[in-house]
Amino acid sequence: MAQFTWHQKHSHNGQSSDSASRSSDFAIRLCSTTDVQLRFLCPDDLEEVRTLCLDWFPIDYPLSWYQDITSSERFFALACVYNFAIIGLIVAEIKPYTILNYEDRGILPESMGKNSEVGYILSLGVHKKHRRNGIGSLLLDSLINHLTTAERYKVKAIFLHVLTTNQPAILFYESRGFILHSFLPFYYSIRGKSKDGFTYVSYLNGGHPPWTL
Ligand SMILES: CC(=O)SCCNC(=O)CCNC(=O)[C@H](O)C(C)(C)COP(=O)(O)OP(=O)(O)OC[C@H]1O[C@@H](n2cnc3c(N)ncnc32)[C@H](O)[C@@H]1OP(=O)(O)O
Repeated sequence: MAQFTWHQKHSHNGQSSDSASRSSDFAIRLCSTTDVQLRFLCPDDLEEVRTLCLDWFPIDYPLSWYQDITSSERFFALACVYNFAIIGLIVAEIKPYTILNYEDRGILPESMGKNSEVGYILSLGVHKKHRRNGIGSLLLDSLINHLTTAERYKVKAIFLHVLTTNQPAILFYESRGFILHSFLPFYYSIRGKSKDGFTYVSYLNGGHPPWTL
């Protein structure tokens, strides 16, 4: 696991002291994961996060979504900072299994689901020039560490939705041990067009899929 500096939630002070001297604009691999810091998002990040998400995702999130993820304690919203800029972020939340939408039920066995919670990854993105550098893995590992502490023993799975056409993200999650749970036809509406999705899941804290024949 790479070393990083952990800041208190909503501190906005996450710059690496030595990273400025290592800045370079011409290389793809600008940093190693030891040069970055992780900190939680805060309201001042809103515009920076919005600009990044507009670049990364085909989905147009409303302003209220950005306000929520940069200010609400409900979300685990972690930024990876390098050279004074956010270069990656992950946003997730914990939900009771029983309130999941119909299409997401079946991740857990019925008996296990009743009293369990699940983690849901709303977003994960890394700046284009820093991809394939371990940043996505660093953010995902931080979330998994958060969900596997003793007090979160009820969280039995972590799951997400992804466009079926998003091959880099699918390969990323599969490389991290996520398994395909379901195909969601016409799950997304992107610029007026219906697009298919997949649900991917990974099990934690003794969680497992329903037994099948
Ligand atoms: C719930 C959701 O958020 S779904 C949407 C996911 N996000 C996006 O689509 C935004 C655009 N994409 C991205 O930001 C990035 O490509 C991410 C977040 C998917 C991956 O972030 P990265 O920092 O590049 O991942 P990381 O470097 O940790 O990769 C780990 C492993 O995943 C796999 N992987 C990651 N990207 C790719 C790719 N483009 N092609 C093939 N395998 C890949 C590889 O096995 C890689 O290990 P390796 O580099 O040693 O071969």
